[in-house]
Amino acid sequence: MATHVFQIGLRTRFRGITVREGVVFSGDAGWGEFSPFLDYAGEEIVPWLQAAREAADLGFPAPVRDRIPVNCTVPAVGPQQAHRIVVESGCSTAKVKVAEKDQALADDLARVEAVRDALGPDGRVRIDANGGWPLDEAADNLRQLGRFDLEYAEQPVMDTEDLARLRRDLARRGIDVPIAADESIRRSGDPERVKRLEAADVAVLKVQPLGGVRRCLQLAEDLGMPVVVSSALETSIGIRMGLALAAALPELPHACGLNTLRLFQDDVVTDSLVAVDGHLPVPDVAVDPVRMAACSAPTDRVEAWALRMAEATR
Ligand SMILES: O=C(O)CCC(=O)C1=CC=C[C@@H](O)[C@@H]1C(=O)O
Ligand SMILES: [Mg+2]
Repeated sequence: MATHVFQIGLRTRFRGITVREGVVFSGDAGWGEFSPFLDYAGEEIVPWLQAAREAADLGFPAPVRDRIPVNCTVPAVGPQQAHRIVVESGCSTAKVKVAEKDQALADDLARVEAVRDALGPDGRVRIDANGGWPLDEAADNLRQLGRFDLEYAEQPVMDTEDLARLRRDLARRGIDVPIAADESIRRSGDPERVKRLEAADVAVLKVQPLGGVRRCLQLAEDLGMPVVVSSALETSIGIRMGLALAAALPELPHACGLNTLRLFQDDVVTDSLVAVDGHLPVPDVAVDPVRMAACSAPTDRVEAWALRMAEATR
């Protein structure tokens, strides 16, 4: 088994981080990635390692499609940069981060307006608040952002019960913005609560935090709602794990959030999984020894990741 700890800079701050770290390792079936964010620890990182092991040891279930539509991801940047990111991506769906700490709704409105302008009326715009809005502000924020015609709003509030309340409130007030659940599925410990409470219209599934492709396929069936596969901000090895899920799902009605290599300064494979014309293939990935060496983590971080692997082993 080859194991490599990587450290790769991001082009723009995303989710409060500027450097992405993790481990890629090989097994009988191929390569897997274990890269829980540093604010994940203990029990929460166990499924991340199970997902990486599934990829390396078992490989992936049979695909039903070989071309995956993807969105571009727009961090909480200014409107001009947001416009540029969308145009350069070649995607017709964009996901825009909103509700960033230290920013106001006016910043979100300006960013989403720029993205709508870049895509034109036929493009699709979704937003992701990462649970950042208080319940008593969320409906009004969505009413205002809704004028740019939103495909959906991902996790506008953090608590799953609040998400359900907000969804009812939007329906009552005639605000037509569907709700997607992300953190309510990957961090709540009870993904099916989203279904029981009728808290969302769309489920965002991420392979690493949810324990692997097969588990996600089962969860998608249990939830019985449309699924968007999204990345956990991974190298092409982790993105390939997400593509395996997107390729195997019986239905794939929305573009997937798997085009995040654009946010990275480097990668560990020869042909990075960056979308062309808004689509990604489902290819075999070959690690590149030179690129791997160029993004090797320093010794203290290699030791820290050995401890994290041990912590996640069950
Ligand atoms: O869905 C996308 O377009 C890209 C992935 C993405 O937005 C995320 C990846 C990793 C961590 C998260 O903060 C973030 C998300 O909340 O969906
Ligand atoms: Mg999200």
